[in-house]
Amino acid sequence: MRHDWFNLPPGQVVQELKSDQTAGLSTQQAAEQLNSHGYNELQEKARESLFSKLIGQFKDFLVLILIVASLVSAFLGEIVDSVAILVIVILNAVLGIVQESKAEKALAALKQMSAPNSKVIRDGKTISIPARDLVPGDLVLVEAGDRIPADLRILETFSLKVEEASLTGESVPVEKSSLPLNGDVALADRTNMAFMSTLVTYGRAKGIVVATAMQTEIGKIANLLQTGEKEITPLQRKLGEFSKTLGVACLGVCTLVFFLGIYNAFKAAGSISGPDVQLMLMTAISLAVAAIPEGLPAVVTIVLALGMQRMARKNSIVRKLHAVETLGSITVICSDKTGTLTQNQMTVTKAYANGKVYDLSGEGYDPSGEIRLNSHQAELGREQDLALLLQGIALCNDAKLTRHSDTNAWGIIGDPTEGALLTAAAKAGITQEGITLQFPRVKELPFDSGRKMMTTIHSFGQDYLAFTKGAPDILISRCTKIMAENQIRPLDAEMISQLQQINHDLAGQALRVLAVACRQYAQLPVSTDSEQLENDLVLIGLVGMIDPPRSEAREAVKVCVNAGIRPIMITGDHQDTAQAIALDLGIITDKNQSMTGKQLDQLSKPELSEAVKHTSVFARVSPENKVAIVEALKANNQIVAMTGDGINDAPALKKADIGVAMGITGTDVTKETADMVVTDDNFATIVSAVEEGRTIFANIRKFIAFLLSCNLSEVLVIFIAMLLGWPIPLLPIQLLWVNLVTDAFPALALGMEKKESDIMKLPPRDPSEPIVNKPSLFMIGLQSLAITVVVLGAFAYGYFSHNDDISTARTFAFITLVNSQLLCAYAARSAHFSVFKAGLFSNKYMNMAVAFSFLLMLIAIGPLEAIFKTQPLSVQDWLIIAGLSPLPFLVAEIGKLIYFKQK
Ligand SMILES: Nc1ncnc2c1ncn2[C@@H]1O[C@H](COP(=O)(O)OP(=O)(O)OP(=O)(O)O)[C@@H](O)[C@H]1O
Ligand SMILES: [Ca+2]
Repeated sequence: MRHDWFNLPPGQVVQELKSDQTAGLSTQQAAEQLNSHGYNELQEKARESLFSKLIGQFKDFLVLILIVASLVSAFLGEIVDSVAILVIVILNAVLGIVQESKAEKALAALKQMSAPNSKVIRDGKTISIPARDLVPGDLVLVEAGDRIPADLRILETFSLKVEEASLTGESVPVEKSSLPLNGDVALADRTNMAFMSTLVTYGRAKGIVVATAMQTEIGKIANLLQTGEKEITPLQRKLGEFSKTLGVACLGVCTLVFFLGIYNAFKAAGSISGPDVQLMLMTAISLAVAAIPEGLPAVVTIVLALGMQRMARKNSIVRKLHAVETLGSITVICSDKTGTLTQNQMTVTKAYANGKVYDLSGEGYDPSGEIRLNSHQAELGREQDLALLLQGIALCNDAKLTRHSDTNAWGIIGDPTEGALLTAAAKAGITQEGITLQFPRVKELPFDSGRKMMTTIHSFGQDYLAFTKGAPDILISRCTKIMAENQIRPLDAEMISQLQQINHDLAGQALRVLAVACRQYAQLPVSTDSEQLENDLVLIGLVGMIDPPRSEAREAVKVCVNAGIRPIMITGDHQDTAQAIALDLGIITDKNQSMTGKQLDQLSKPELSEAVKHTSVFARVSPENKVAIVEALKANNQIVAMTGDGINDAPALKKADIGVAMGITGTDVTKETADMVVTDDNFATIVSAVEEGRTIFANIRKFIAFLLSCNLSEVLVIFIAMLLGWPIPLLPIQLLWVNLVTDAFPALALGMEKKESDIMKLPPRDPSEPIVNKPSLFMIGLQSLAITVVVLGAFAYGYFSHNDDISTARTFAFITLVNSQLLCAYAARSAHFSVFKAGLFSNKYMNMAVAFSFLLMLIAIGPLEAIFKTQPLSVQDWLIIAGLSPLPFLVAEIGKLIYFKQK
């Protein structure tokens, strides 16, 4: 493959790559090329090996305690116990690896879903395909905010600027051209090439793919792409710390129990026997095993991963795992207006030129409407200023009107604002193709949301004619003249205020208003500076378009307010338009709750912090304003979600606690910086993601409380029996089994709980509140005490009713412990309502988990009786147990009732 593409003129490059300058490759050719070149993907570094994953599992402090416990058991000759512990450790490690890799796969699949697409021309049509499907010879269109998807030779450029820091280390963007270069030039100076993974910061261009995947310059240097580091969420970190503390505490208790046991034995017999020491050692060890919630980290990982998959099905793709938890704490959602709160389905309904307001009929992008003046159809021949206005909006336009080949439905490619303008012009018979042939575009200053306008310059006979369109309040100030009766007249103060009044009126009807201006040049200006080119203009007129609110947005705003979340609208649009829509949606109730970017600029930091407390609409904001707003909100201790689509929004998204990128209109760069991508660009989707985030966290909290109350009860049973001087109620192997059986399955099922009915009626979770909060602590204390009491009661009953037979008594304790914990899992299903409210058996995973666990217990006391050292029980014994086991569940339910009633 040659590499001197930059030496060749565009035509020759296209020819050598067997492509076509305008139609690109055919589908057939592309498929063949894909076969021989493979996917356009950089190879990733080999993933962690299975062995190192296994080692990773054994690094855990708690697992180390277990391994020591197994060794000690073996040393004591308790081979069954030693093997049992080892089996549990290995099972746990395998489970951990399986679940982790499942979670990893789920994450990778999600990443794939938000992987970038590229605009290519194939078979003469512009289509969007995944960047990995690009092949040499493909014609690619790139624009500001895109990552260059492969190595390109630039064929046509409109002010393209590319930042190549990832390749050359140079962070100042390079201006590109299509002209061939002479000789062998260094990478950084190949100004007619755009390289994979570099970033378009301005303008747009058409290029042809000359190299893909590992053949690209970045592929050659980087060789292997680092896979992302494993991300640990704040919750997982806290849990890690917590389990260390738990481990230390547990070692302490075990030591205490050991010496207490020895002391008891000594008191009873007056001396200490070997078997006594051995039993105490084994008890201490199994206590350690019992107190450790082994399954916890794995269950947390899998619940987070499953939650992310659920969210992806509802159009929110989480890119950073921490977002799942943070979503539940969100107190403010700052949202764009256009497309997020509104439908982004623009239709021009008003036009203003030469002092007259015209009405446009018709809907959507179908150009079969009419332009009327005072309910008569306007004749372009007579309304020349209107004609110029419509020509201007058709020329100064990068969108395309399209018609679906099967359904005949009209649609657009590109920006809906511009699509609406094309439709409006077409209603007067002005088609983009026709007018562009007549006045070809020779130069342009692309739109950016900072300037809020764009300019194109066209050949106009011997001369050049520039059209500028943009936000009226800004564009009018760049105008010195106005078009009226087909004449250029000076723009006086009275006219300006008249224009502003019209703008205000149209915007007040929730219309998005654009102004259009022109300027004639005798020679093509060389400057690309806005101050020079977009100045001293001749105003032609205004157009107003509707963009109806999304129907689901109103409901979502209500849900937010109930959930203690404040929705804030941040828009580049005019204040009057923004207010009208925000009032309609219920984001504000009074026009005073809004402010413009300009007003914001006047405020000091403390003033702004004060202002954001009651301002919920920010209009005509710049990307810098967005950053300032996030900072001010965070200074007020708010947890902020911020949406964005443009390249300039990236800093604000990074600043926010959760940056949300738009999936449809979002640029590659915003998506890369975002913590979450909303694939349907819909505000309501963000709100449902918050709901999902809250549910996931609530479920994690539930199973942590459940696991802890089980473990605590086991510790208490042993500990209190020791204090009372009783024989040990549960053997190590029994404890191990109880722990294994009751832990993981019901806990996982708790992680699958559906949302509770009040989940969006509570205030956002305080992120500084511990996972085990006060209500959790109360429930853990209550349940574990109740379980302890019934287990000790069952043990005592079994002991005295069966002639002091210790192994029958332990059988009683064992079965009662398992059953009461399984029943408590049902109580844990609802944090503060009675579980009967949601329906006792409404979680089918829980029913399955409990049935399975119960079966495993039957196996332990049946076929495995010899290993578990249990005794067969009579029907009467079983009835006693059946009477005792539900008590902790009832205590927990009554406890919830009392604890949460008084609140
Ligand atoms: N293609 C365009 N050409 C010229 N001017 C435009 C174009 N698109 C938008 N504008 C003007 O620039 C302003 C800001 O646009 P921008 O895209 O930054 O925000 P927006 O889409 O109006 O609102 P939001 O930030 O809520 O999405 C618009 O209100 C409009 O006046
Ligand atoms: Ca926008």
